[in-house]
Formats: sequence, structure tokens, C-alpha cells
Amino acid sequence: MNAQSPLLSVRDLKVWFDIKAKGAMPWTAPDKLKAVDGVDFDLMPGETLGIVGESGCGKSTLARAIMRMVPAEAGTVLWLGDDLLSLNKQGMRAHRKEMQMIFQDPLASLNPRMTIGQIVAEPLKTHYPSVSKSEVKARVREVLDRVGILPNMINRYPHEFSGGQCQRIGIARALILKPQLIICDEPVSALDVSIQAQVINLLMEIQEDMGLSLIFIAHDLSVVKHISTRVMVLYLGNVVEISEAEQLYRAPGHPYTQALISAVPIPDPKAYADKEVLILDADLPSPLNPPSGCVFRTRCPLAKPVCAEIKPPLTDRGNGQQVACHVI
Ligand SMILES: Nc1ncnc2c1ncn2[C@@H]1O[C@H](COP(=O)(O)OP(=O)(O)OP(=O)(O)O)[C@@H](O)[C@H]1O
Repeated sequence: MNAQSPLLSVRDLKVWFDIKAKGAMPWTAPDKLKAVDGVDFDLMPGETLGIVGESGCGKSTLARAIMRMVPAEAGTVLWLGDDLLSLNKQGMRAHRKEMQMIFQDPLASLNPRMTIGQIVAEPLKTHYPSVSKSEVKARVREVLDRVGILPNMINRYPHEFSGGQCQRIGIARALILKPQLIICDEPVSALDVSIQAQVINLLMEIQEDMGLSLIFIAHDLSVVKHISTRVMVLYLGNVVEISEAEQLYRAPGHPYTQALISAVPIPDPKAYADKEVLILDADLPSPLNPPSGCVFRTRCPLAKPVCAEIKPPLTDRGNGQQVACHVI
């Protein structure tokens, strides 16, 4: 067990969006779309937490709520002891430089009218306006070099780079403020498989060199396996499992994690004959009207009556595994 204090502690975080039904009268109250509905987790210094789950389960919304890019309905986000959700703009600004984010579409996240030198320098200039021009230039060259972009490219524009290079530039922009946490929201989903591995290896090297913590969001379980210390599985805005990565892949606890793991392709085609693939038959319910009790129960092959009545709490099962399930 790690005796250090967490860098980040998220407790009962809820992000609900107001949605007006089509054709609803102006005076009718909006429905609540529960994108994130009571998420708890800790992130330790130097740890990489993978977050996985189907499209629409709330991964990006969770990341954006931590960064205060969307407002939370309830909960706390303790960052080095301060609750980010109760800070004013100025208080939040002081912490923003400690936590950075990189996004899925590398080209779209870079301003097309700025050179890559200007893009990478911008956060440094914004947070430290008194830093000299020569110091900014030196830092920009240093971080570009660190991510494998030649410093003589500094005056080029984003469209002159490939997707993988644009993601490296995004990483350099995140690194220039020497953050303690980088939240990576599907950073490799838009890249070719061969380039994905290069970007993941780069993130792992940087993480180790700088002692950074990473939150790494992906659809693909095989992507997070390589990079994560622990993996958190989300389903309809709820955490169903948080486990040490090795444990999660070897012996997934929650029936939903078991289904996700069973669907991961394996390199040896002969092994497919013995591989049992669990198919989730019913459709993903709407977060506008989530099932009562356990949100997974409508697709769960093991569901019992209690699952419709009581939401199962996330409980420690030993071996670094926490699972929210009445049955397992
Ligand atoms: N600004 C918004 N207004 C209304 N609903 C939203 C908003 N942002 C997200 N949602 C809804 O919240 C739910 C969670 O979305 P989110 O993008 O966080 O999921 P995700 O797991 O990141 O999905 P993906 O893997 O496709 O990116 C979805 O039902 C989505 O439609």
C-alpha cells in the first residue's frame, strides 16, 4: 500500500446536464442527463490511472469536470488539499498550471494561425508574463526536443505536421508549465496503430522522467493496459471497478469489466478457439433515464432482484481491486 497522500481525491462527483425534450413547452422543467453520477477515486503521485468504458459513459465529462471546464452538480475534487470546485477564478488559475490536458484530435486542438513555437510558448507567457523572451525560447526548444520535434521546425504551422507530430506538439504545450498531472483524453484514438505506440511510449518516458501523474482515457482496453498503473471502469457515469492494471486484465471483477476484457482481440488466432466472448445483448440505457439500483443490471447476465433495489457500493476485494457488484 502506498503511504503517500493522494495528489487528487474525487468524491461523489456528479455532472448533470439539463436537457429539454424535443417539443417541450418553455415552462416545463428540463430532464437531467446524468453524465457523471457519484464518482469516487484517488490518484497517487506518479501514478497512471487508465479510464475506460463505452462511448457516452462519461469519461470526457469526468475529465472536464476535474479541470472545471464543465460545472459539477455536486461533489469534491481535492487537489493537494484544496477543493477545486469551491475555488474562485483566481484560486483555480493558480492550480491550472499544475494540471494540463491533451485531447483526441491533435490538429484541431492547435491554433492553425499560430506557429508551433507560439503555440507551445503560450501557456508559459500567460502564466508567467515576466519571463524573458530568451528564456521562453529556450524552454520551447527544450520541450520540443523532449517530445522529438526538431527545434528548427519552430516557425512552422500545425497543418505542416502529421497527426502523431501534432500530438507531440500538444504534449510539449502541456509540459512547458512543468505540471504534476496531465489528463490525456483519448490522445491516440485518432492516430494510426504504429503511431499510437510511439505516442504512448513517449508519454510513459516523460511520466517516468518527470514523476508526473497521468489520467489516460481510452475506449480501447488494450491501449490502457500498457500504460496504466490502475484502471477505472466507467458505466453510465458510475465507477463499476477500479483495479491494479495487471489484476484487472488477469481476473476482472465486475461482470461489465469481464465483458470488456473478453472482447479485447488477442494476438494469437489459435487462442480464439478457446476464448469465451461475453456479448452484452441489450442496448446501453440512456443516461436520461438510468436503471434503478445497479446501472448495469439491465445488461448483466448475473443480475438478481437486489440489483434493481440498491446501488452497490464500490468495495475493496483485496489484491488492489475495488468492485461495485452485489453478486460477484
Ligand atoms: N455539453 C453537454 N450537454 C449535454 N449532454 C452532454 C454534454 N457533454 C456530454 N453530454 C452527454 O453526457 C454523456 C457522457 O458524455 P462523454 O462525452 O463524457 O462520454 P465519453 O465516455 O467521453 O464518450 P466518448 O468515448 O464517445 O468520448 C453522453 O450521454 C453525452 O451525450
